[in-house]
Order: sequence, then structure tokens, then C-alpha cells
Amino acid sequence: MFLALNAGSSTLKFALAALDAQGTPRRLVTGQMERKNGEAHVQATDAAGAPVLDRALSGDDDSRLEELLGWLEDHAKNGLAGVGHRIVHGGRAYAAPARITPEVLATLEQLTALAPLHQPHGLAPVRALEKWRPGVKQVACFDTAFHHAMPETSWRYALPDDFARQGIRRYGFHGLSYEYIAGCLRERHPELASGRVVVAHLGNGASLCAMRNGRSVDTTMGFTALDGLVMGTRAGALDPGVVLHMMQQLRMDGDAIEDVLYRRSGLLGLSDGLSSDMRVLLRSDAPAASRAVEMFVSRAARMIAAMAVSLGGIDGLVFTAGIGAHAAPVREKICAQLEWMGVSLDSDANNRNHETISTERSPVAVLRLETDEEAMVIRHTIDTLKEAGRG
Ligand SMILES: Nc1ncnc2c1ncn2[C@@H]1O[C@H](COP(=O)(O)OP(=O)(O)O)[C@@H](O)[C@H]1O
Ligand SMILES: CC(=O)OP(=O)(O)O
Ligand SMILES: [Mg+2]
Repeated sequence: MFLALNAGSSTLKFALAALDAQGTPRRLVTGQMERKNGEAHVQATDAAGAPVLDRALSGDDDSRLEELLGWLEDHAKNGLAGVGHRIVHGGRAYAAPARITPEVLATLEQLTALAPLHQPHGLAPVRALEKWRPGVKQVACFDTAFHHAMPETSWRYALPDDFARQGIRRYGFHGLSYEYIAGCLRERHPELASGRVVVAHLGNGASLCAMRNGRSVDTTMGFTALDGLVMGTRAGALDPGVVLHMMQQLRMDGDAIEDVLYRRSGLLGLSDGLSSDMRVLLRSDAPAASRAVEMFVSRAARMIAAMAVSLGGIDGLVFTAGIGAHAAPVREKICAQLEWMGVSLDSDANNRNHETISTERSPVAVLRLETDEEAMVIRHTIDTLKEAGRG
């Protein structure tokens, strides 16, 4: 049995899969734990979609994790052959999944400052499993890896070259999600898979990927997961002069600035502290809630157009992740701002959450796809352990 753990900024998603007689992974359990206002709730379903777990978890982060891992281990009937983790930042060192050793873990811990909302949550289960189940094989699957071969005009910042030599460059994130979507396009929309596609991963963290022939050629997140789109609690693209002003005039220290940029901005800041959750904002009639939604939409539309420039045109636009796959009004508003670019949305198909949501005459095909980062983690974990076994 293989376990995949995906620590996002607002969720911990997990999946258990076993290999069938053909050696294909079959999903047995899929679930997620949501952290909200210091509380955590976990839900999971079996292969048929029936609920197998639905409960609040108490205690601190460590005890919740212990309870969840204990439950997952009980369900992994033949034991855990491997555990794969979505690790958000792989830095310069990793362009492919890696078997976790003490040295790998130490390298990844050094990247914590570059992904404070993710790296600690991603690495906590690695350490916990090492302690409770020493010897269990663990694999790190990186969000940054998919973007590793972007052209220089996409990865380089216009800073003195010394900085690039130190690894200060655009890495990009949500790579496991983009890789999964690239696979879906190959299987279900081959005419788009070889074309110019912008994928909008709109979740609590949000980014875009300009994909040509299934490969990343540009993306909106950067050295960290702060750049680009407006997110749940992150501002996205911001004049760095604002950060200098915070330091020099407002006398804010590094921790205070990190707190504003990562935890208090984005939809939460724009809505005057109402919520970072798009579901809440769409239900609210407070002017600050609609301001937050409008800002989210406007930034996304502008950056989709920018990604289309990196591709020299656009054949397809794909919406995915929590907001992208489930918030029809957000997709509608974004598409309305892109009509000039050849995006023609079928409102009815959009409201019914169909897979193809553009009109038949739309020059740009618009799709809505559920992403599955855990499926990629399981696949990479199996492949990495197989390779390690051969080597
Ligand atoms: N039905 C929905 N309508 C609008 N937004 C939704 C809906 N379902 C989920 N979301 C949004 O998706 C976000 C979570 O996205 P997800 O991709 O799961 O998060 P993470 O970034 O933690 O991986 C929630 O914060 C919420 O804003
Ligand atoms: C990189 C990132 O922001 O991830 P998530 O959307 O899962 O929080
Ligand atoms: Mg996520």
C-alpha cells in the first residue's frame, strides 16, 4: 500500500493506493483535513465515494497528525510500502522526485524560510513517520520540478547576475497539479495537449502555468509562492518598494512583514478580515467581499493574457483546484474579461460544472478539470522506489 500526503496552505490532502494485478495503482482512500481558525476537520471516502471518516481533530498539530497517520496506517492493510510527500520547495537541488534520506531532509529544512506556509507542514509528517515507523520508505515530490526547464526569459529576474548564481530565480509551484493536468489533456483532449494552454490552478494558493506541448514555459509564482495572483491570504504581485517602505519607514521586522505578506493579505486582507475562503466571499453581500472577488478576478484575467503572450497565442484555458474547479461565478467573471482574446464561455455548461465549458464556436477551448496532486505523488513514489530498488 502506498500513502500520499499533500500539505497545502489550508488543507492536508491524503490518499491510499494499492497496486492491482497489472501493477497499476488503485485508489482505496481519498481525503483531506482542513485547518480553519485553529480547528481541524478530517473527511475521507473509499473507492466508491462512500464516507469512511468524518470527524473533528483536537489537540495541537502534532497530535492531530499522529491521530490521522494512525488511522491511515490501520487502513493500509498490508502495511506501507512507501509514503510520498508533496514538498512545495525543492530549491536548486531537486528537479525530480527524491528518496528521503537524513541529508535530503536537512536540505529541505533549509528551504523553510522560502515556503513558510508549506514546508513545515510538508516536512512534519516526514519526521513523524521517521520517528514512529523508522525504516518506512519516503519520497519527496516537488512542486517546483515541473517548471525546471522554463526558458531563461521566464526564470530569470532582472537583477545583477550574482543573485541568479545564488539561486535567486523564479522556481514556480503547483507543479504536481500542472503535471497531472498535462496528463489529463494527453488522455482526454489530445488536440489541446500538443497546443498552447494556460492552466489556472486557483486554490487557497493560486498560480498560472503557460504550457506548450505539456511542458511549462512560464508561470506566475516565483522564488517563493508569494508572487503572481491574489490568493487566500497572499497579495500576489506587489511592488518590492512596498516591502522596503515597511522595513524602513514603518520599522516592521522580518517576522511582521512575513506575517502580512503570507497570512493577512489577499482575499482576507481585501475583504477587511472577513474571510480567505472564496465560498464565504461569494455568499456575502458586504462591499469588501465583492471588492476581494473583483480583485481576484481582474488579476487572474490580466495574468492569463500575459501567459498567452509567453505562448505566442492560446488554444486552451483550463480551470482547476478548489476555486477553479468549483466556483462557477469566478470562472464566468474571468472569462468575461477575456472575450476579446477569443474566450467564449457557455454559461449553462459552466454553471453545471461540465468538463468543457466553452461554446462550440469559441476559438479558445475552456475546460474545468479536477486536479489530483496525490495521484502524481503516488506515481512518482512508486517509480522512485522502483528505480532505487534497481540501482
Ligand atoms: N464550491 C466552492 N466555491 C468556491 N470556492 C471554493 C469551493 N470549494 C472550494 N473553494 C475554495 O478553494 C479553496 C481551497 O482550495 P484547495 O485547492 O483545496 O486548497 P489548498 O490551496 O490548500 O490546496 C478554499 O479556500 C475555497 O476558497
Ligand atoms: C504553492 C501553494 O501555494 O500551494 P497551495 O495552493 O496548496 O497552498
Ligand atoms: Mg493545493
